[in-house]
Amino acid sequence: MARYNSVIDAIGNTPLIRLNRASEETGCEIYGKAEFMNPGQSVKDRAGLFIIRDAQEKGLLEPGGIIVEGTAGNTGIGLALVANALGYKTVIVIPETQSEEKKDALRLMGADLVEVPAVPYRNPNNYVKLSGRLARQIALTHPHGAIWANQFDNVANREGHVVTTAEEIWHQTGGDVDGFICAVGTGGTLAGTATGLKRRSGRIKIGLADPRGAALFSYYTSGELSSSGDSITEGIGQGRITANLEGFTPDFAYQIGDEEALPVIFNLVREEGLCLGGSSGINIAGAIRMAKEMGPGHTIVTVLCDYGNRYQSKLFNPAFLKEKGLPAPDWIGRPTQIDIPYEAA
Ligand SMILES: Cc1ncc(COP(=O)(O)O)c(C=O)c1O
Repeated sequence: MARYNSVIDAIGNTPLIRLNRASEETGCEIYGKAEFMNPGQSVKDRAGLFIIRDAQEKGLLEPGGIIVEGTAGNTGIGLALVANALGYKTVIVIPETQSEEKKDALRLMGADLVEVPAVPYRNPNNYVKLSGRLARQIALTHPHGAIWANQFDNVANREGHVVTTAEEIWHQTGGDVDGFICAVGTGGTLAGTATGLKRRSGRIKIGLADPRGAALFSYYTSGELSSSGDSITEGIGQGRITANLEGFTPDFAYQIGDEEALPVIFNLVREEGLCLGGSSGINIAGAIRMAKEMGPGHTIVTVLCDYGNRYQSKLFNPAFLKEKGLPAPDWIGRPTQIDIPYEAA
């Protein structure tokens, strides 16, 4: 095992894990990049690191300065851990609807949390717009200044995936990779990894796995940004072309519903010991569709964005699933099945 000087050096270089049921079902080799193994337990540690490094290189961050961001949670956790390790502070604006587990992880890191109602991007009080205004206000008064991380339109996010995620996948597969697919929150992971892989080999196909309620599937298939339906997944589902998505076009696009993604998540827990968050379910369901379209014999990589414990109160909570009209697997919350008699000492 490697020896690191700081937790920051432990970001990235995550393993690829073969997804056995998905591979057998399609006759392809489907691998998941285990981003939940990053120190902040998600793919967004990479964005946090590259955004902060970029601000440092541009001379925008003073020691003790504040990093302000609007986030569904994971980017905030990544920013907070990198900021703590480098001597900065974080102020995180998060929609109230995001999981309590992610908010707790942010509190644990000592981030100052601003919880706001979830309203659409066109509303001036949307969490992203609000975080930008807050950053400007704090920058005026705080003795060490403040920056806005601006993950959606800050291309340091995408660039991080060009030089890390794509290169790792290329080397881990020995160049034997035919496809890459994932969902979009900011677009950093998809557009950055696509750019890096296409640079390595123009024959690698790129897929978008879009949850219901997002507008990108319609944009890339009909040219129009329009959406319908919704999803319980967090951190993904975009309604506009962010700066991170500019210049990017997928080869394949799929719209994936929760009823298709959730069984994938539940089966992985029981059959393969992998407990993942909802966006990973959208990604894997997308990889299965792409594998079926490309045909047997191909190697396809997707992203295991974060760990399931981040959504224990939602995705793995039968009452929550029932309220959303989604089926819960019978093993969650059931009483212990084996009655082992034992004698007290
Ligand atoms: C759980 C989860 N999955 C996927 C993503 C999407 O990644 P990206 O912002 O790189 O598109 C995010 C982003 O916040 C996330 O939190």
